[in-house]
Amino acid sequence: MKWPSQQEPKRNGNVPGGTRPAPDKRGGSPAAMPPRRMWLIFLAVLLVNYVVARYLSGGADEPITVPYTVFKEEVAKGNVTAIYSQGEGIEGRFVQAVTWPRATTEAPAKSGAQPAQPRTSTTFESTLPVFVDPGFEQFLIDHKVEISAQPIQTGNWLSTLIFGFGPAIFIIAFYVWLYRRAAKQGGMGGSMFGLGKSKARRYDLEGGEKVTFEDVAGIDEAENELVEVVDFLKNPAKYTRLGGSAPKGVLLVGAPGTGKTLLAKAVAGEAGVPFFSMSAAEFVEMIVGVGAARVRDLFKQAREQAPSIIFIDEIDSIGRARGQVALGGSSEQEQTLNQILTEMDGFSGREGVIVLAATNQPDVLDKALLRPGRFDRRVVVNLPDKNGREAILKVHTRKVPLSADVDLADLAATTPGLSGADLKNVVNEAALLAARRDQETVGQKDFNDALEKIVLGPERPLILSHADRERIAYHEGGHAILGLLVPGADPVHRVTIVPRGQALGVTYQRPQTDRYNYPEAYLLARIVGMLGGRAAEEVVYGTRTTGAESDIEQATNLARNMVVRWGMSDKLGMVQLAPRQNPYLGGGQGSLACSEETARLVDAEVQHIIHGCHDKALSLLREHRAQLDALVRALLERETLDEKEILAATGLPPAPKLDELPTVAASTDSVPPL
Ligand SMILES: Nc1ncnc2c1ncn2[C@@H]1O[C@H](COP(=O)(O)OP(=O)(O)OP(=O)(O)O)[C@@H](O)[C@H]1O
Ligand SMILES: [Zn+2]
Repeated sequence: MKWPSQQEPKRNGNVPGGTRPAPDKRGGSPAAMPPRRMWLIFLAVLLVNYVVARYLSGGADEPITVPYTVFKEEVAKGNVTAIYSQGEGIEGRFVQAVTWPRATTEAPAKSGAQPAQPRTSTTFESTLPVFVDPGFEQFLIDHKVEISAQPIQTGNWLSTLIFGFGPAIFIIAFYVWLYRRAAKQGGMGGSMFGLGKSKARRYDLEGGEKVTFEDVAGIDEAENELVEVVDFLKNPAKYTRLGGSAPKGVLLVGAPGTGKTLLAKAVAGEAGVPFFSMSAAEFVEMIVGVGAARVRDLFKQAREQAPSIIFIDEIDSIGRARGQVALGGSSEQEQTLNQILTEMDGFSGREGVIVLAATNQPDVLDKALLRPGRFDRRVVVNLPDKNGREAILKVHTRKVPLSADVDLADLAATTPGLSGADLKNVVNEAALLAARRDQETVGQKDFNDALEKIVLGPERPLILSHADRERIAYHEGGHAILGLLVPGADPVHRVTIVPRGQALGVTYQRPQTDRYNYPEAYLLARIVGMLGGRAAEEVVYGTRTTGAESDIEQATNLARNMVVRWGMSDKLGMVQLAPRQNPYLGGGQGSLACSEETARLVDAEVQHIIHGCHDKALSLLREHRAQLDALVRALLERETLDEKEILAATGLPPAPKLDELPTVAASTDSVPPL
């Protein structure tokens, strides 16, 4: 049971990253032979091969083995044309086929041996006796037996061919056929022969809509940086005229879903050049060397069609600093990376091939990638601010019929932290909801519900007892009242006790403006609000439940960050005690070393902050018990209240803003965002 209250709609793992590049369409042509039929053909050919070989060899050509005496008899009859002898062995050819052993009972003289099956052949083998047979040579000459210098060919050339080379020829033919078949299908995806192919996608050939800068909104700085790249591709002469060379590589850095791929596509669309796109992870397969081959192929294709753009998504997956990768994949990954470096060095810079790459972990990239002449330009794609979000919503609602009540600016204000891909998803979800509700247009309520669904998950039809609902209402009421009372708190936007996803109730607060620098007083106000749910339960019931788990987690994180990252503890001062977080993904990398004593002090300071905020929450709620009760009554009646309804139910004014309070000293140094 969790009540993750005070949720600001923020990115979470559930938000799908928007559209992904379409799968390679060339892979499965309908003409492809079903694999079962292929194997049947394979078996049939093998069978034919076997039968033919059997037939040819079953004939008279397999030599028979005859005793020396029989051999001499046949010579005497003039039935031997030629012999070849090496050591004690003789082989030779009869004029007329001989059957041995003879059908008449003349079985092998030396008894005891199994009587062999009589066979007929024009060729034979025999063994010379160890004693010297004087006159043997003369005897052969007299009977016109040719003494051959070369082995007598047993069997004919065709059977030799089939026996000796047949299987090999057959296997080669089969592979050639497979290869041709794969080649005909073009994609080679999955075929063992396609391994070294790049599998790059060509958006411009896939009939997908052409993307232009019109489709990109809210990330103007990044867009402006890329305008020059487009111009270069259109008029290379303008830049190379004075001996300068073009940018070779541009690295797009930003959080997931901020539109890096979209920007790259827009550059290609605007310049009207071929666009080869590939995710770095696709380069690397199990087999070492494949990645490098794919890189080579990709660059070759791009060069052949220059001017063109190569886009490598998630380059961090191969561009990780060499020697830093987990055991196993490293050498393949290194080779692939080296190949990319080699290819980029190979450009003269006048070929008109520009490599765009995207990552959200620029800090792990191999320094060699960032050297001049490679990805020497870095374009940061930030999460959109409020105006940016509004612009992105406008782009994605271009084809959506909106009701008159829709306020995209308001929606943009409620969605800090959402990326372009998230916003696209909200619009899509709202359109689906409206369609399900049989509306002709999409209304503001559809947008709000879509947002809630995306951030928290679908509504959960839980049957709750009255007592449970009341407790949840007090918990949420506690968060909401404190949001109204604590100076500097974000305005309370919406409160609901409708269970959703993991949450049994939610209080939404939203900042008035996007914040990039957070004053200490604001952070404390947030912690007080987070602890308000549990505090209300304590004030009203005097008991505790598990429902505050997520509140506690968030409050602890925030308090800890105040101490270890932002130097807001007087005892510890401005000492960095935690590593910087990845600004695009969040989360630190390992921990800084500090003494055990300091670690203990950190814990004490975190507890000090939490205890102080908890006490404040308790005292404010005791003081405003009447307003809390009024809010809970309204919540139990209507389940969801918006900002106006909350103010009406409690009779409280919105919380004063921080900068309206002369007592709060908010540091406003301009420092990078949190
Ligand atoms: N700034 C934006 N303007 C308009 N649409 C956007 C914007 N950012 C994202 N989108 C929408 O979201 C979709 C997904 O974004 P995109 O794939 O470009 O993000 P990304 O930054 O490449 O993400 P990732 O890092 O996950 O690969 C885009 O196709 C587009 O429809
Ligand atoms: Zn809560």
